[in-house]
Amino acid sequence: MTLILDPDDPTGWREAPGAADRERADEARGARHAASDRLTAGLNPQQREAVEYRGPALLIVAGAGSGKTRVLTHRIASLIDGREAWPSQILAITFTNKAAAEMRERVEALLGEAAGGMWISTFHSACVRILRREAEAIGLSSTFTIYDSADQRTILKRIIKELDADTLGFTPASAQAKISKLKNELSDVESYARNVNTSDPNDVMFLEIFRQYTRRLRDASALDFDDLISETVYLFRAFPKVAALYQRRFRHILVDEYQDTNHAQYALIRELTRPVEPDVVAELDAHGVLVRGLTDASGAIPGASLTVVGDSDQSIYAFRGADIRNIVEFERDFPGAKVVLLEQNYRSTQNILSAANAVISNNFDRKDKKLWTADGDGDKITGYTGYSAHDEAQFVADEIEALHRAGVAYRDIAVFYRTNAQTRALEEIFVRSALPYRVVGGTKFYERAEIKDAMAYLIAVANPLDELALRRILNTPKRGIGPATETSIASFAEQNDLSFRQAMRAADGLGLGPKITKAILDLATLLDAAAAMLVPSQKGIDEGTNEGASKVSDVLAFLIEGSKLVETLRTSRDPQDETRAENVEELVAQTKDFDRENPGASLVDFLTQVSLVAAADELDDASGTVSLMTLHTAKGLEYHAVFLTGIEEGLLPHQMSASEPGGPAEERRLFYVGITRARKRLYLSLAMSRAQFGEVSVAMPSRYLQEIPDELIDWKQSPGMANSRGGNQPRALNARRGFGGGAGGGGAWGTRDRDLERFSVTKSAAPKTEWANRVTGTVRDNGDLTLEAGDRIRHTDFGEGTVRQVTGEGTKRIAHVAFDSAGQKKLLIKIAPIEKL
Ligand SMILES: Nc1ncnc2c1ncn2[C@@H]1O[C@H](COP(=O)(O)OP(=O)(O)OP(=O)(O)O)[C@@H](O)[C@H]1O
Ligand SMILES: [Mg+2]
Repeated sequence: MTLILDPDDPTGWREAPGAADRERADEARGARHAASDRLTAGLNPQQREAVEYRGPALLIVAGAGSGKTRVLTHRIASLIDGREAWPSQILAITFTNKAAAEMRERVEALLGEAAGGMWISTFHSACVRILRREAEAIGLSSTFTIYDSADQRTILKRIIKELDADTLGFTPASAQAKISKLKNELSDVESYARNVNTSDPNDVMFLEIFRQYTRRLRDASALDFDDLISETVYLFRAFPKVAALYQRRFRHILVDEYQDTNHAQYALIRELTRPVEPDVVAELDAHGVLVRGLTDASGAIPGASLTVVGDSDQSIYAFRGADIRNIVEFERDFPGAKVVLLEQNYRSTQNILSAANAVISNNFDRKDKKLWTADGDGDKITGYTGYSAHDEAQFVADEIEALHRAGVAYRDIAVFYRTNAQTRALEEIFVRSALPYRVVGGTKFYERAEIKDAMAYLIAVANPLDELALRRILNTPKRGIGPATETSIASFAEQNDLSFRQAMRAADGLGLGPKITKAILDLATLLDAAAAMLVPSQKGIDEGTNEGASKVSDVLAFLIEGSKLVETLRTSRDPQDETRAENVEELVAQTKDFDRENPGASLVDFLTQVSLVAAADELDDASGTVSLMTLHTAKGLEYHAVFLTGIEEGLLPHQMSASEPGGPAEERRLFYVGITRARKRLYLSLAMSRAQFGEVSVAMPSRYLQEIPDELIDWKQSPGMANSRGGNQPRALNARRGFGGGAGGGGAWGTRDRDLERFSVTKSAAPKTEWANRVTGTVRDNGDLTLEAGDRIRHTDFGEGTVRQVTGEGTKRIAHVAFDSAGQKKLLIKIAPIEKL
């Protein structure tokens, strides 16, 4: 019997299964037969093989919906159930925190017990945990801040301005992308500097930007998202003993969505799966880290077993450095790796799979594999071409209502799009139709300015070195501290080798006016007082816990009170400030939830959690809402019914990638990912015209639509189009007409002009629709229009009808209307284009 140190378990030592355990487990195998049967019951032979295989490396490659994630889950459960590993010896990497939570739940359901100590997380979360523990080794404070994309751009904007780099064409976004790319390739400032082309002024300037950026993050004790991975790799490479602790601990590493790992993530996996050499084992042993029972005959601890699952057809993150070669070269990097192929699809109907197969087979450079199911053809795919984005959205809303009436829960329906901008039309129509929906990862709560302000107060308290956070709150709410004062604080800090925060405390010596000086000192005092609230009691310090420290919600409330953040918003004359105040209060409510759900957790824990909330984490399956999300966010998920919207040239493939090498192939994989999310019903829609960047332009059907065999799609037509044409042309024809022989083909252009004409007719024929509102900038507000059951109303689009019922209150009142010819609709009274008759 061996004891190992479990870093998750503050009480220290846990038993690790040794040879004796395994023997005992073998003896007990008969008794446990029932259990292991349960773990493999319902799996097909290949899936079972993947669950039961034991060896150093296992690669499972398979198409969408073939049970890859399911196999991972069963494999973890089987390792634990067979006493081959403690939960704490398992590290499973998933793509989102939400997927991680789901996997944990499933493993626990399979085992029938909680599997504490198991690490199931994203690459980023796992790295944050490691870095917070080991920060000091690489000269970071363990309370380091995690900068998001917006923070990065703020810093880069300052640097670019200071260096006049915009004259060379640098923008915060371009510099950010380049830095990110380098970091994903594990290239840092020094390695870039070694290879820089000194005769190219652009390269030299970029080097300077990169250098400054790196220095500022260092000074602020901050890491960006890419750093989380690369710094962990550096940590492991520079400190083999630190690495050895994790190599020793994690005996089984499993990675889902392996096709989307980038080079840095791949390097991390390599580091974690290295064996611990006998001399390091001996040193660990000498330091009291128990290693007995883990070593082999040579005295080394063998590398962890690695299982990766992936589908190269679903690789959609090349722009973030994901490297399909990671899959292709797996066998080379892990010689003797077992490869299991899964073929049968358990998610979708054959019609959906046939469409997916047809589309993806147009990509070269892939192993041909065809998805198939034993479940039958199912319904045909529904296609729809709207005359505008709003018309398309109306189609989506109507179909969702029809599905709902047929018994499909809202939460089992999803609408996907390529770009976030596409949500506008969808949301407008959904709100108007009173359809419950949720935008996953759109303008996120935590990206709102007022939330970032409140968060900056917390960050400044947790990490006093964070200059970005301090500068953000320096004059928020307004305290009369202008940019000139901000600059004097910054240069005072620079000259005297102080942090910005220290310079604030020394504001007396800056020669500023008494009022401004007091304002700065008051803020510094407020932050210091809040920091004092975070110190645990002596008992907590002794025991290494957070006992005695104030709760996050109390610290936030204290800061809000002291800074008058909410009070200022409440008394402002800007009507939107009221909403902002409510948002900040929502944040307070969230910290309360956090405190309740995570007793003993610290402020840094809260900040970490917020930083790591990936888009897909906002999904809430329990809620009865339709999910709206980008195609990228949809990965790994499945829904009864899926709407793929905006299947147009310029959107899919996106214009940015259409001309890039490999771009159209990657966009095709994105389309494939979208199609394969659907279980039973798939809808493909597009619009003939779309407003983008404030301009309405004619849209062309996506080239990928053409790749789906005609007989799989049932094209419906757009009522708006039919009216304006005075005819009932099948939608398929209209859509198909857009396909010229190739890009810019004469036929295609001819079609465009005619469609544009028709489109103008439609537009002027329906001046009262939301379209006209958009164009003229009027926003409808029915204010306090009173309606009750029995009232007759007229709607601009649906004609006349009778109110059946009014539900909800205030601005959320909804009229349930039976229209004379348009059927039943639910309308949000405040904004619906209706009048009472
Ligand atoms: N042997 C099986 N019997 C019944 N259902 C199964 C089986 N294997 C997988 N499934 C179901 O099929 C669906 C797809 O499985 P899963 O999500 O694991 O596929 P995947 O290969 O990970 O897909 P993706 O590539 O989209 O991530 C799930 O609902 C899963 O529960
Ligand atoms: Mg999966």
